[in-house]
Amino acid sequence: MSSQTVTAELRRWILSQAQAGCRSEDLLASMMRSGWSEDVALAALEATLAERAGAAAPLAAAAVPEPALDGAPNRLHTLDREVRVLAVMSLPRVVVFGGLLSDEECDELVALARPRLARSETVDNSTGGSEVNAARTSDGMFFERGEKPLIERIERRIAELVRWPVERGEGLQVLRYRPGAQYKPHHDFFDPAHPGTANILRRGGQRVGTVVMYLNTPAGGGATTFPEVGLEVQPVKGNAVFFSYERPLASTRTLHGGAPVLDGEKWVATKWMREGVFA
Ligand SMILES: O=C(O)CCC(=O)C(=O)O
Ligand SMILES: [Fe+2]
Repeated sequence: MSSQTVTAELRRWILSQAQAGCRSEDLLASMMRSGWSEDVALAALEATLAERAGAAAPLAAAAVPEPALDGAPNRLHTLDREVRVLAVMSLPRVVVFGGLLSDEECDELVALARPRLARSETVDNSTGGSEVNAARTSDGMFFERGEKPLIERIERRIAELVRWPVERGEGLQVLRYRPGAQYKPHHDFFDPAHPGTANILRRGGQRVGTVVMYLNTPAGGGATTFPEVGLEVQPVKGNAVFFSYERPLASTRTLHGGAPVLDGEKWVATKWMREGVFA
């Protein structure tokens, strides 16, 4: 399949699907099902969508958060905590951290978030649960940035660790997965082909990085998976997985998900980082 080239017909098809609101990852999957090789399908998708976005050249790479890993350190020092570097990958850009949070910090985050999850459940029940998103079967809540001393401390630590200003971060999100719950593979950046994206980008621009922190160790299952590269990060209390994406494109290989929890609950806190100030 090395001699495939992008035809005008394929580009027209991509454009019409994108205009109809089809997501990039679904487009890629259907191209591959029709026999296009992944490399050619990705190149066609990116070139066509970049053109549609009005860019003469392919989308420019944004600056992204990135830990100071020169010299391959196995720990990084932040103002208030030493964090271990457990694994590093280049494509997708993934870094796994050990001990980003202490056990006590994890417990305190769960305790602060739990009552607010319970409240959102009540609201869901009163509407008959019609808004349930089958792709994400967890319960979630957001903290305001700097809302509590604990939140502020964690936000400062992450900012230092990945060298990205606190002001460019969204508020911390906490998710709870019960047994069987999962988060199907997705990208964290906003799909440039989606009609609602322009509006979202007005506040802080694109997402360029994610830190998912594990607040407990589930009894079974619940890995964070990167299915395109066969990577699974096991959820271990206090550890975290960081990944970045300099363009909102599938070629960053940052497609990821939360595998079904098989036993017990899984709690995570997610910090998303934006290109610009998220005010
Ligand atoms: O639960 C996980 O492991 C992944 C969470 C995630 O993808 C997200 O919060 O965007
Ligand atoms: Fe995600």
